[in-house]
Amino acid sequence: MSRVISLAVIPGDGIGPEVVAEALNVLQAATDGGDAAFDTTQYALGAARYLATGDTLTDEDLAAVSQHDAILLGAVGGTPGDPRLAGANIERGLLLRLRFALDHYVNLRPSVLFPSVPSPLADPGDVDFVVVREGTEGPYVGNGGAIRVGSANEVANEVSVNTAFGVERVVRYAFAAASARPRKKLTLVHKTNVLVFAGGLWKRIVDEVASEFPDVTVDYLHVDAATIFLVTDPARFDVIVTDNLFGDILTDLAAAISGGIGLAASGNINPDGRFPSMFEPVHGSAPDIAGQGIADPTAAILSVALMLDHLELPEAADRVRRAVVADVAERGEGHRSTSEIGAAIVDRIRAH
Ligand SMILES: NC(=O)C1=CN([C@@H]2O[C@H](COP(=O)(O)OP(=O)(O)OC[C@H]3O[C@@H](n4cnc5c(N)ncnc54)[C@H](O)[C@@H]3O)[C@@H](O)[C@H]2O)C=CC1
Ligand SMILES: CC(C)CC(=O)C(=O)O
Ligand SMILES: [Mg+2]
Repeated sequence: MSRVISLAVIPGDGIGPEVVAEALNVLQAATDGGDAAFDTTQYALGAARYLATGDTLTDEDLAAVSQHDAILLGAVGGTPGDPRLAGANIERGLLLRLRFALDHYVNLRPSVLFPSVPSPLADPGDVDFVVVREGTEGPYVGNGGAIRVGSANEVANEVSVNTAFGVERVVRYAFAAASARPRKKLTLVHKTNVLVFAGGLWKRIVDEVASEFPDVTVDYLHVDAATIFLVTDPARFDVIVTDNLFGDILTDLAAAISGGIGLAASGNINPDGRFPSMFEPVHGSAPDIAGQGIADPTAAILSVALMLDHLELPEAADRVRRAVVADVAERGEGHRSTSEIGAAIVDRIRAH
């Protein structure tokens, strides 16, 4: 009897539903006739839902989504600056609430420059690294406030929260990931020269955990220098571990050097397995191209591969990755639609 996996699907806003539709077709093709069947439930959450009902993520929504084995998300958020969304804060109230409530403390973002994929770098070398971004702490926790709002004397702060517990568990995960990779190298990225309290904690914990992983070479870069090396020498990276904000920024840059934001996948992982992990492209809802059928669904499709890895379905994950690698290798100058790319990847999977 086949294993039934219950999947919550949150297509979201903008290009989210467009890319998720293709990702689900690919999931179906990759798992057809296999040991696992996916039972999907769609949740209409996001900016569009907020505008229609005033709700972002209710306690009932959260309880329902939490019941599933995994979550696939497209992207949420409206056009930046849309006054109708001013009070909503969809990103914090929905996306970050899910990540925090489901304890997604590892935000896993691989960057691989697949063969024949153009990079803006003249000589990128062998780009194959993974960013392990902390997902539940840092400046994204909402520990801030403002006084005298709107006046010339306004003061606003947004405090980064870093706990020994939170840093240690993500650092330990990153070391284990580095140890399992051929190059066994871990780079801590922070800003210890200025952010001395948070940076000091990260550095100390990396040094402590390093003693348990003598096979892993440890490196450190300030985040500003890391942006230089991501462009001039990305091949120097293997596993990067960093905080929530730095990881957010570095992974858009990492996407840009390794084929573009349309190829960048991610997993919000709860390694303990107490809560469902959530898989999503690195990109947002891209309101500038939404509704035109031109978004690249590959990032969402590769997020399905990460989900299949996480669910211990490595053969299905490989089927997806092999089809994507073959598809991207043959992309020329011409532009295909979202559904043409999705269908081509499905056809490759079914042909094998
Ligand atoms: N995980 C999520 O749900 C995220 C949501 N957002 C939200 O998305 C909205 C738009 O944010 P932006 O800063 O514009 O970032 P974005 O990632 O949505 O778009 C940045 C640029 O990349 C392009 N792009 C993104 N995905 C693409 C794809 N699959 N194929 C081709 N081009 C693609 C867009 O057209 C745009 O020019 C905002 O409301 C933001 O808060 C942003 C990042 C992540
Ligand atoms: C909207 C943000 C909270 C999400 C984001 O940009 C990301 O996780 O990459
Ligand atoms: Mg981001």
